[in-house]
Amino acid sequence: VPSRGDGDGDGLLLPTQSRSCRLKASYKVELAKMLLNEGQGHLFEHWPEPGVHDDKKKNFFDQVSRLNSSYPGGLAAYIQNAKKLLADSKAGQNPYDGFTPSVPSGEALTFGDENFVSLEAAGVKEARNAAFVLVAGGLGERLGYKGIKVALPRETTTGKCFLQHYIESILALQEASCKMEGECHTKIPFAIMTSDDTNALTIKLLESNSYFGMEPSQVKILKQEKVACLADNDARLALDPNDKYKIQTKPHGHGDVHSLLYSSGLLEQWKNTGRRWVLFFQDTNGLLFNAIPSALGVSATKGYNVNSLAVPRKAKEAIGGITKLTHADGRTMVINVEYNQLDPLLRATGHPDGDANCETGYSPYPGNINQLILELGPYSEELKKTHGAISEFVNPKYTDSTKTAFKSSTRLECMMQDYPKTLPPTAKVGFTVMDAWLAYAPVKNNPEDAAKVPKGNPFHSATSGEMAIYRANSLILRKAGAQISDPVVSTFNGQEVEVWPRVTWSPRWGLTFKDVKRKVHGNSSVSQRSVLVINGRNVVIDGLSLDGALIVNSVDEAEVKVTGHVENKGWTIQHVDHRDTSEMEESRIRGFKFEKVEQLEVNY
Ligand SMILES: O=c1ccn([C@@H]2O[C@H](COP(=O)(O)OP(=O)(O)O[C@H]3O[C@H](CO)[C@H](O)[C@H](O)[C@H]3O)[C@@H](O)[C@H]2O)c(=O)[nH]1
Repeated sequence: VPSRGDGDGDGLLLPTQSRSCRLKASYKVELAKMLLNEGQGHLFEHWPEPGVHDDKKKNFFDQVSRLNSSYPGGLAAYIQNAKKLLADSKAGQNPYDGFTPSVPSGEALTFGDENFVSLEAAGVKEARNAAFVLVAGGLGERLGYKGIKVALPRETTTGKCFLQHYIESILALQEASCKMEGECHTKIPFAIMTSDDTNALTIKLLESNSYFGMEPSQVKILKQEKVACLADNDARLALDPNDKYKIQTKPHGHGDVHSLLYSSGLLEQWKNTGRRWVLFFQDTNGLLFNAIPSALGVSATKGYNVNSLAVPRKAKEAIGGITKLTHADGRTMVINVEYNQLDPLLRATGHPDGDANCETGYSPYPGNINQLILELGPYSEELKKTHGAISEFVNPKYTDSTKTAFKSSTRLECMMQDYPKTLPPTAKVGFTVMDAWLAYAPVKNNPEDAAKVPKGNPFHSATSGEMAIYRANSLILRKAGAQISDPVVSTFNGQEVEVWPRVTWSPRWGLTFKDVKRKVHGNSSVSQRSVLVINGRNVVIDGLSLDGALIVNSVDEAEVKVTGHVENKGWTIQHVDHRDTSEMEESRIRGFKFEKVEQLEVNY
């Protein structure tokens, strides 16, 4: 048995016949020794003598080997980090001990003003030097949707899923950015972090849709591994309750993206091909690309090494608060304080109301939407030092106040927005705040939880996520001069939302506000019950009066002017109860579907 390990390994698992078997066996012995050194003898206690369950023992070591190689520093480092963090947690150590929070200042942008338009232009110019990274390894437990979240429709007027919209947006940026240069053949790289929970379905979605128009070689999939679960304060690894030869594992969090970008060699590759920026984003924010050009413009013009995108935050909203932390020793950093930690931090530092709104009706701390823009040069230098390891935390649920036992196994976790925590004070870390109507509408909560959100706070549901797209597009058209009717208020799945005209367009039509303004002339109007889909590049809306449903499809070569009065019965909105299992899950989670009664569809 390994506890008697003499370095040979013969008889440990399988009769070793060949040299490669011998090498494998000695590697297993090394792993076993490491586990024993780290106090993990219990993992072997129930092992029967050699010859019994050998296959299972082999699988056990295969798993240990995977856990060992996928964590910066290996499994021993994981166990040591866990021991320390568990001891801190037991001692009630506050990770922000010694730090005083205050409200940081960042770049506040106003949609459509001169500054915004010029930042968008600067951002589009830079886009050809960018690489995009989507973190999409999360299970989406709060939403409870059976599929992967990026396959959900971003809105159900066109039915295009999030992933399609993201890819089309990146391609539109690529095209627009290259055009500014005259001729260029840059392909913007796109990496997607998946996990065992999302990997196969993500690849299937891409392959069965021809990568939504992107070249397959532009897309890189990086699969994150789960980490070992911890059974107690001594960081003894937990065995799977259904298989005593398997260590129980759980997700480590989106912070894994940094070590994967490092270990895959992608960062170096990007650097060597002249990339300057890495833009990180999450699985379901249908408004995100409204904010990308200007935010990238901020990074480029301010020379930020790190730029986080933020929106005004409602107190208790489940998004972290961007906070300036000043240590008693004078150190300062601007960092996300996660939503579950902001309230205790504020209470512990002389703010008896904790996480509360101020006179503006919002928390004074801007809300982090986890869209990060990192300057590649300094980022890759930093990762050479850290190998992408990110500051971790542990969140055990103890059985009682003695904090000696856990209700269920726990694990270390990490978040991608904690990257700046290890940066030197000289690093240029900033953030950019924009209106939430323009930049942030995630789909995270199931209908029941969304309906319980405190009044006035955003629902973050499939209902609000879709309605936010129509509102943003309507407001953008208004700002461009079109007359867009006011919304009506309606309740779906217990959530009261504004229903604006269902206006959508493809990214190549309106990538920036300047594009939209160029294509929409002031004398146009859209009534509240209308549906307007613009699916093509060179479509100008001039003198249109729409009261019904109008769909315009055009190829790139077509120059289309949409004008005149269009009136038809249009599409009606049908309520769908989320408990009604006869309906599609995509409709149930949003609480409505469209009935396409009558429409005008034109193709050029
Ligand atoms: O192991 C994981 C866990 C999550 N994710 C991905 O990470 C993203 C974020 O996951 P969640 O939506 O579950 O994140 P939270 O709502 O807990 O919070 C995060 O997103 C918020 C904004 O949406 C705030 O910015 C907050 O501070 C930040 O931690 C998703 O795209 C998810 O797919 C992974 O790739 N791997």
